[in-house]
Amino acid sequence: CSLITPILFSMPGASTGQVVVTDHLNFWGGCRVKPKDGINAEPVHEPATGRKLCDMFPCGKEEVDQAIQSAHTAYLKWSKMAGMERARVMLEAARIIRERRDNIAKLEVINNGKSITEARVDIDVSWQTLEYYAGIAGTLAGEHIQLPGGSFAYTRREALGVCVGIGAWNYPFQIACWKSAPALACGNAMVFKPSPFTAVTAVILAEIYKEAGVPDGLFNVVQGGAETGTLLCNHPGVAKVSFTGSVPTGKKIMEMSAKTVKQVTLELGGKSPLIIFKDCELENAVRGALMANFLTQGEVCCNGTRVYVQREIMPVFLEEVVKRTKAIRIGDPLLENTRMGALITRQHLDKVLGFVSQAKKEGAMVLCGGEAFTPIEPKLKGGYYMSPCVLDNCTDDMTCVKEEIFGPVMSVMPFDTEEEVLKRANNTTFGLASGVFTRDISRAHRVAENLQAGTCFINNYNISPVEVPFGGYKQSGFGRENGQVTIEYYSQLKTVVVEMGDVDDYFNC
Ligand SMILES: NC(=O)c1ccc[n+]([C@@H]2O[C@H](COP(=O)([O-])OP(=O)(O)OC[C@H]3O[C@@H](n4cnc5c(N)ncnc54)[C@H](O)[C@@H]3O)[C@@H](O)[C@H]2O)c1
Ligand SMILES: C[N+](C)(C)CCCC=O
Repeated sequence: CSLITPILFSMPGASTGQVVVTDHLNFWGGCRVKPKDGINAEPVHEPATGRKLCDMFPCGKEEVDQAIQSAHTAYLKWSKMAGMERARVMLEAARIIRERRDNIAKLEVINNGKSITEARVDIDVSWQTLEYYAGIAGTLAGEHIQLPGGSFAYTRREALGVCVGIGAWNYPFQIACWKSAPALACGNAMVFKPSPFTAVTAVILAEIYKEAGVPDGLFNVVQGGAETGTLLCNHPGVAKVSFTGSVPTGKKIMEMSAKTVKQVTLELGGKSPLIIFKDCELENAVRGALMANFLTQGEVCCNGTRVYVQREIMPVFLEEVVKRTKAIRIGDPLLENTRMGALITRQHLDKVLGFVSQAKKEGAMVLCGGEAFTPIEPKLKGGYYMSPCVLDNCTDDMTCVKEEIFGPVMSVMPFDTEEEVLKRANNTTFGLASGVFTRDISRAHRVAENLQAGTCFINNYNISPVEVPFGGYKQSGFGRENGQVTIEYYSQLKTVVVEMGDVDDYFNC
């Protein structure tokens, strides 16, 4: 099998509307694998143009079995290597990703629709994730516990086995790295299933791991949607499932995994509050509100889409936020000055626009955007663009304030007191993230303590370096990605008890 995909070599000059992917997108046993039947093709589109980018062939039972078998074989080798040996291979993979960063970012843009400037950051975060967990791999250790009479016990931190990663479409390559890096650092193997909408870049990560020197089968990619995901979650050869996606799918993953008591990490959706107090530094708060709502066309799980603004500063906040939202450059995501690209699919665009219509019906006022957008350039006319939207006059009971929209729609609401806004902010079944802007340091930490969410950003939003744990409270999930703590979610502790004396003659005294 060929190591480096031809796509990577043909990419440098590529522009929107040009790339066609014909390579096989499955990968196991150290090779790209041709789909078994070549039937049931599902088209994958380029969001920027609406043009078909490639066909995705969902894997069936036989293919999933092969991928898991191949992962198991690799796990037996990889888990016996020293942490430092694993670290060297992972550092080499990080180096290759860094070297090919621009081409991987381009392909991510072509498959996902986000702007190239954002995609480059995603790829940087990806290699940093590998570097970070490579650094931890050599430090994995147990403890020694002294017992009476010279006896002792020790603990060993061991791998789980074959882990499954199931990804969403908003950060395709980065999600594959957030899952595989800690898994591999701990000695596990992984079978990864990307979203069927973004089938293209995970296999590049598989090739890079191979090139860096992992055993064949250590990181595998199976394509498909719900059916393939179900086969993975029900498979008896899988020890753990790490899932990123919606709450309803997360519940199904948990149910399926329960049948064989698989460990589960769930990174699910959100409807996060962003609280802006009147003593904030307004310029930063406005920038923060844009960061909290419009990255990746608003398709970000931890977005702060419920923006609570203290009543006294509401007029000036709205004026600034609307001015800057209107100035966001929408269009060809591969152009350097574009700041908002295309949404993932036509169907998703219609769903997001439907939320805006519903908001209007329920009494919200559209201050800007919320409409389908057609760029002037002819090749972009079939793309899935919309203008970023700010909604005023929102109330806590409106659909746009209660449900995750997963698009560029910010709902703004006034509040009067800290106590009131905390109660309203926490009145949700989600708990992924939250944010607060204030100059009052005591208030900032008090609010952070009282917000029911896995992350609270103080005086910024959507900053998530790999060193910092990321994950949800309540129905936004459990388990964590990133940070040292994630090692706990990809390993298990074995206790070894050692007797240095004689065994008690307890039954024959
Ligand atoms: N917390 C996080 O880190 C995080 C990050 C990104 C996205 N998300 C959430 O993901 C959602 C958007 O992503 P999506 O539309 O891809 O979500 P989704 O739940 O529809 O799909 C996610 C993945 O699950 C697979 N899948 C679907 N049904 C399945 C089943 N029955 N069994 C196994 N796998 C199945 C899909 O093919 C896809 O790969 C949003 O709710 C967003 O908030 C969360
Ligand atoms: C990198 N962000 C912006 C924090 C997003 C993390 C993944 C959520 O969708």
